[in-house]
Order: sequence, then structure tokens, then C-alpha cells
Amino acid sequence: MSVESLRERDTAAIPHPRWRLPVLGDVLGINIRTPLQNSMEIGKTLGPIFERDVLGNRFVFASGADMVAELSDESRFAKHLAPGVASLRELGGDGLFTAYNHEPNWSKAHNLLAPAFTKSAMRSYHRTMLDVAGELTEYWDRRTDGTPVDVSSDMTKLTLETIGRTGFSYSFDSFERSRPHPFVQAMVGALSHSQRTTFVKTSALGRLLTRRADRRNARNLEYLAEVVDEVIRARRGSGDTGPEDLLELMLRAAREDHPDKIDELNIRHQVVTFLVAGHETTSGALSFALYYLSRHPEVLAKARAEVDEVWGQETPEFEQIAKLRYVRRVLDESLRLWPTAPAYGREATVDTTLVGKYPMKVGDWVLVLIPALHRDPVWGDDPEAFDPDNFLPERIRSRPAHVYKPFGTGERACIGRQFAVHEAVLVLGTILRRYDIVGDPDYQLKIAERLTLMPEGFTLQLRCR
Ligand code: HEM
Repeated sequence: MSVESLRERDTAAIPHPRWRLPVLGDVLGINIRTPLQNSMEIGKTLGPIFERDVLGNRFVFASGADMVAELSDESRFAKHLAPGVASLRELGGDGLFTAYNHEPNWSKAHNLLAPAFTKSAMRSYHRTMLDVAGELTEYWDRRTDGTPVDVSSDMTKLTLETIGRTGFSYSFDSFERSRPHPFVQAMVGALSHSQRTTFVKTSALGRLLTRRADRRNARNLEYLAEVVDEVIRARRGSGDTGPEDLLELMLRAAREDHPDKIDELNIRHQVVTFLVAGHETTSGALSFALYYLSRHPEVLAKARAEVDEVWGQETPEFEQIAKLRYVRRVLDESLRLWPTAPAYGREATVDTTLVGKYPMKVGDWVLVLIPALHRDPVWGDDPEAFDPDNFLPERIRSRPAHVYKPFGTGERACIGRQFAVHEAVLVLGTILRRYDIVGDPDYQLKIAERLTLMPEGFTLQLRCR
């Protein structure tokens, strides 16, 4: 019997939205600004696997715990660059995030940069992370007069500054600016452009319609490349060897003719990749955590009591960050409800059948819809409820593996996971210890999408304790 593939088979077994139009596909009710939340809504009625056809492009979304467990099997599946990510190659080329599995620069850069993500490397970033958190509190101290602070915007300042300084010893002077650094504006423009135009551009008419936006995007890309070249130039200008950071690892390998050395263009791709991947998602994670803390006074009180007990009034040492176990659970739970990189692609590397029901040929791919996976029935009767105790060790042990994937899976999972967690817990602890935070009681959570997720328009009022 031949193996029918997801691509070719009669797709009746995989549900799709009701009103499918010829040529256009499942576009009724689509919102191009919030495709992820749109898909989550559709999944609520169609279940843990469904497809959407957008202008002839077929997407299969999977979120069932059993399916994702299988999709995590690296002997049958690997990363797939879904169209929204593939279009980011304009920005990141064959950098770590956007490299195809077969591209040699992926393994070279992965080997070269892995030492920058070990525990001892984290220890070396700790001081800088504290310094940047200190700049945030200096900035916020000037705003304790009742003026609301824009949380996502300030968290973005903080995380961009942290990755700039730890990774490249480069400061964006984020807290000295009244407006976001132009790098952030250009990056947000490029990410939004990629999200909004990926599908439209698959038709000739669509390509015509996006011409003006494409020109604007080209200017954004040019500007981003200029900033990155400036970061590299600044380092080269400062002498032969620089501090032991990501950039130095790459430049040294080139100088010493290391077998894993990467060329100039790929170094640029890696720098832009880390500047983007290294701050946008962590900023969202911090913003969601602060949102939930402001909405749950009992959680906030418990988290703060922990910080007071573990840190006291002292500057926390490296080891004292991981001791904030409850704060970590708040972060984990926020990333459960709103994983800020909300989907990843997996493709079959052998002919196979998903959960014994859906045949897939080599190259067939699906998107894992992470927020839906994180609301699978394995998470209990009320998966929408915010409950940090979901991450108590005994509760984690009671759930099957592979039901929590905010950092992706397998070989291509997030290299920056420990970095993000250390930074986020350190910053949450710093904020909780210093301020009473009050959210606007009328604020309704609204989520902006630009490949990553971010609460939009969420503000806090601060009072020094
Ligand atoms: C809360 C924060 C973060 C989240 C939720 C997150 C999430 C993810 C996810 C889901 C992937 C896999 C994507 C895929 O399979 O297509 C990924 C990959 C990646 N992340 Fe993160 N990330 C975070 C923070 C960071 C940080 C701080 C850095 C760098 C310092 C970073 C650098 C990367 C890179 C380079 C990759 C590509 C890895 C590879 O394919 O080899 N991320 N991240």
C-alpha cells in the first residue's frame, strides 16, 4: 500500500474552516494582524489538528499532546522553516535561527557559539545583567509619581541593552532615549512586514500590492545591516582582541583559521539573529509575567516574599537567581499561556504516520501551535487559569513529556534558553523587591503579533516600597 502524504491525500480527515472559497481559500474572518490568535480560535472548534488554506498555501496546525510528542522524535522529524520564518532569511540569512538543517553554517556556528551558552558563560553575564536591571530601576525611579510606564516598551529597552552588551559589548543607550532606538523600529517593521506579506506575495497581484511596503522594508533591512556593521566595526576598531563575547568567538575563529570559522557575511547574519532573537521574545515574556503579577495579588505577594527572603537587601549573586523558584514558576506559567515565539515548524525526515492516523511523506510539514498545546487537556480542567503551581516539581512529573515547548524542541531548540531565564528571573526579582506595581484595572489584555507576541498598551503605575 502506498503512503499517502498530508500534501497529496484527500484531506477530508483533517478539518478546515467551514467557508472555503475557491482560489482564496479560508480567508473569511481572517485577521492579518493577528493570525496566531485567529488560528487559536479556529482550533477551539476544529480540534488538535486542522488545516488552513490561504491563497493556495496549505498550513496544517497540530497541538495535541500526543502529536507534539511524536513531532519531537528527532529520528522522524526535524525543524522546518515555515514561510513566515523563511521570509526572515532576508534578515538573518543562514544565521542560526533561519538556517536550513542542511546548511553547513548552522553546525559551524552552533559549535562555535555553544560555549557562550554554558552555565559558566551565564555566570560571566550576570554582572552586566544586573547593571542593565539597575539602569531600568534608575529610569523607573524617575517615574514613581503616578505616571504610567509602558511595560513592553521598557522591557524591550532592557532586553536589547542586555543582549547588545553581553553578546557584543555594544550599548544602544536604550535608557537615555525618549523614543525606541531606531534599530527596534526597523526590526519591528521588518518582522511585521514579513508576517503580513508572506502569503499575499505568493500571487502576482499580491506582489504588486506589496511593492510600496517592500521598498520601505528594504530600507529597514539596509538600516539593520548598517547597525550590525557598526557593531562589528566598533569591535575591530578597539584592537585585535575584545572581551570574551559572542562576537569575539566568531572573530577569533576567523583570525585563527578554526575549522568552524564562519565568513564575514555569516558573522553579520549571526549578529542580527542574536540581536533580534535575543531580546524580542524575552521582552514579551517579562511583559506577560508583569501583567499576570499585577492581576494576581496573591501570586505577587508570594513572589515578593520569596525575593525578600532569598535576596534580602543585598545585590544578588549568580547562584541566588535560580533560588527564586516561585518567581521562576511565574515566568514558566506566563510562557505557558503566552509563549512569545508561538509556533514552530516540523517536517518529516522519513515517510511516517502521525499518531497512527495522518500519513506524512518526507518533507511534509506541520506547524506546532504552542499556545494551543499549552491548553491541551493534560493541563487540567481550566487551562486558561494562571496558576504558577502548574510548575511545582510533582505536577511537572505527573504530566507527560513534550507538553511544554516555549523554547522549541530538539537540536534546533532555543540556544538562548538559560540566558533568557536567568535574565528574566533576575529582572522580575529586581522589580518586585523595589516597587509596588499597580496595573490599570480597566486594561483588557490585547496581544500584538509580529511573529512574536507582546501585550499591547499594558501600563503599570509604580511606587517605591
Ligand atoms: C523567553 C525568551 C525566548 C523564547 C520564548 C525563545 C523561543 C525560541 C524558540 C521556540 C526557538 C525554536 C524555533 C524553531 O524551532 O523554529 C528558538 C530558537 C532560537 N533562539 Fe530563542 N527564545 C528566547 C530567548 C532567546 C535568547 C535570549 C536568545 C539569544 C541570546 C535566543 C536565540 C535563539 C537562537 C539563536 C535560536 C535558533 C537556534 C538554532 O536553530 O540553532 N533566544 N527560540
